[in-house]
Amino acid sequence: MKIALVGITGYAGMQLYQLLQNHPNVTQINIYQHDLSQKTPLWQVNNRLDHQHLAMALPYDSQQIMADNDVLFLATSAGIATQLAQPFLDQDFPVIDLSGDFRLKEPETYQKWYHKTGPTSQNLAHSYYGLADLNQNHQQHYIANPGCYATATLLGLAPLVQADLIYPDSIIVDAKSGLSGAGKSLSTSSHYLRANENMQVYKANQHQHIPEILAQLQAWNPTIPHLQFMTSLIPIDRGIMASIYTKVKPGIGQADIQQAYQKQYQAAPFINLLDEDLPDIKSVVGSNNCNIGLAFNEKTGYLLTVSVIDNMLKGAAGQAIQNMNQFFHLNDTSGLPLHPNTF
Ligand SMILES: NC(=O)C1=CN([C@@H]2O[C@H](COP(=O)(O)OP(=O)(O)OC[C@H]3O[C@@H](n4cnc5c(N)ncnc54)[C@H](OP(=O)(O)O)[C@@H]3O)[C@@H](O)[C@H]2O)C=CC1
Ligand SMILES: CC(=O)N[C@@H](CCC(=O)OP(=O)(O)O)C(=O)O
Repeated sequence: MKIALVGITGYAGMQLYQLLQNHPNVTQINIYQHDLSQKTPLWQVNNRLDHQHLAMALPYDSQQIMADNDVLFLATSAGIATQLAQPFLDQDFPVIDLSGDFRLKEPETYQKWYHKTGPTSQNLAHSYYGLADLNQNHQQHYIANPGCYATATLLGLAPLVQADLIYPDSIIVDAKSGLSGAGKSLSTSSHYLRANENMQVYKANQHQHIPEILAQLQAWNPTIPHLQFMTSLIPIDRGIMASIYTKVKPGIGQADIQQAYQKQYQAAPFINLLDEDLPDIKSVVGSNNCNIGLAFNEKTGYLLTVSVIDNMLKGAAGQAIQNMNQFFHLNDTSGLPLHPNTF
């Protein structure tokens, strides 16, 4: 299979490149770079690659991409896929878009949460929300890879929401991310002096993943009215922990909850249910896994679900490869790491 990749100078694009190089079904990776006018050694484009790296980067050209490849990955900043998508949509060429541009169904919602103009509703109608561990068997050629926080949160909530086990208005998510989630551009909050040995709550009630989480929850269970969602930056390279609090409906006990999670994820190769043994971030870093643990307080009726992922893998490049595997009817786990870096 021949792969086109745009965005190798970013964190997610580089992670994708590393995964694709080890994918058993990938025969060629063509890198396209927006600011090149001629073929250029890849190590000159991304200085994280050493000078022995022989691959070349090519100038961006949509027609050439479609002529020479089977699928395109867009690992580009918010707003760029909106500008690049049209020729691929016109020709039904498969695209896996890691940005948030095509995840929402209404242009006004994108404008409100991303503060920029996104795709038209006609174009949005062609995209598919690729939450790979749960949404499958679709026909669309444009796959919107979910956001990192959204992935951890939705995988943690799905069994509760789908089986209607919780009060619909009781969802509170307190999520924390490492710095790679913010991409390569430096900001005041990601400056070493501010981030190191610190924890910062940010985008309170304004995080751009709120609408995509809510849309998916409501697709599963229309009674969910809203959710309370908070994000914090913690001084680690990679990883997300979503601590999800929900109030369980009367008559539902620990065994019912565990059963719902087991039923949901019995055939999901990347989801590990730890039940009452709560997961930590290092248990998934380096893998495409999502580890989920539960703590039910029978006195208060509140359930804590802890969902952890590696934001660069399950939260970005790993899930994107999983979406490619599903689209081309390959094994779900092909080319994807199932074991974390550390134990
Ligand atoms: N990091 C993460 O954990 C996650 C990221 N995402 C999303 O994935 C996307 C990539 O993320 P990340 O790698 O972290 O971001 P980075 O900021 O690290 O990289 C952004 C990439 O977009 C490229 N780019 C910018 N402008 C253009 C343009 N006009 N045409 C083509 N390419 C362009 C940049 O190229 P150059 O620098 O050469 O201009 C760079 O390669 C983002 O939309 C992000 O929100 C999603 C889930 C998780
Ligand atoms: C730590 C950190 O800053 N994380 C980013 C997540 C980036 C992301 O996934 O954004 P998209 O929705 O555009 O894909 C954030 O909170 O905005």
